[in-house]
Amino acid sequence: MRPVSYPLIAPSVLAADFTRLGEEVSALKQAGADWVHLDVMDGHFVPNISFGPAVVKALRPCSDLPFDVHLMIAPVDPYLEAFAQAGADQILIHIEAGPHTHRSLQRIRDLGAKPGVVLCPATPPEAISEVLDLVDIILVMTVNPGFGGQKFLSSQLPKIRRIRDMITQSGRDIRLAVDGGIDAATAPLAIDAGADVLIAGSAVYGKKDYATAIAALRTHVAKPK
Ligand SMILES: O=C(CO)[C@H](O)[C@H](O)COP(=O)(O)O
Ligand SMILES: [Co+2]
Repeated sequence: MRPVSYPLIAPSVLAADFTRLGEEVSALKQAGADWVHLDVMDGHFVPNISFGPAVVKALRPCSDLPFDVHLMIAPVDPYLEAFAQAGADQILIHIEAGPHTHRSLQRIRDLGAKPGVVLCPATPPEAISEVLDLVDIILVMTVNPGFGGQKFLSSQLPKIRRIRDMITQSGRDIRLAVDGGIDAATAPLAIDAGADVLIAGSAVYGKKDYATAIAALRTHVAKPK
C-alpha cells in the first residue's frame, strides 16, 4: 500500500526568479504546492554554487509550507545545525557525501528536523539499506545533481521501484521523492514506479501560471500494484 494516493508537489526554488525570491516562495502555497524544495550546492560535492543557511533563514517568513532542504554539500556535519536553526523542517543529505551518514541522520533528528537520504544516479538502492530505520524521506535523483533543467533519466525507474519495495518491507512511513527533469510527461513514469513526492523546478517556475503547472503534475493517479 502506498502511504499517499496522490503525489505531493515540491517546487524547487532553484528555477525561481532570484531577484524576487521571497515573492516566488510566497506564491507556492496558493498555487497548491505541498513543500518548498531548497537546493544547497557548495561547488565541491557538485559543480555549482547556490545559497546557504542565510538565504533559507531569510525565506522562512515567506511561507508556512515545510522547507525541504536538499544538501548537495560535503562535509555535511558542520552545517546541519545552521540549516535547522534557519528553519529547515526536512534536511536531506546524500549517501555519497559521507563519511558518517548514519550519525549525520541521527543528528538531523536530534536537531528537530526530519532526516532524508538522497541517492545519485550511479548509486544502487542497497546503499541505503542500513539507514532505512533513520529516515523519513528517500530522494532518488533522476538527473546528476548540480543543475536544474536537465533531462529525466529513465534508467532510474527500476531503482525507484526497488526502493518502494524496500519501504514496504520496512513497514515504516517514508516518503519517496524524485528530483530532476520532472514534468507532466515524466511525472506519470515516476508515480507508477512508486514515487509519492515530485520535486520540480523548471516545470513549475518555468511556467507563467504556477497553479496550472502544479495541477498538471498531479493529473496522473498511481497504477494499482
Ligand atoms: O536537486 C536539483 C538539482 O541538483 C534540483 O532540485 C532539480 O534539478 C530540479 O530542477 P528541474 O526540475 O528543473 O530538473
Ligand atoms: Co533538489
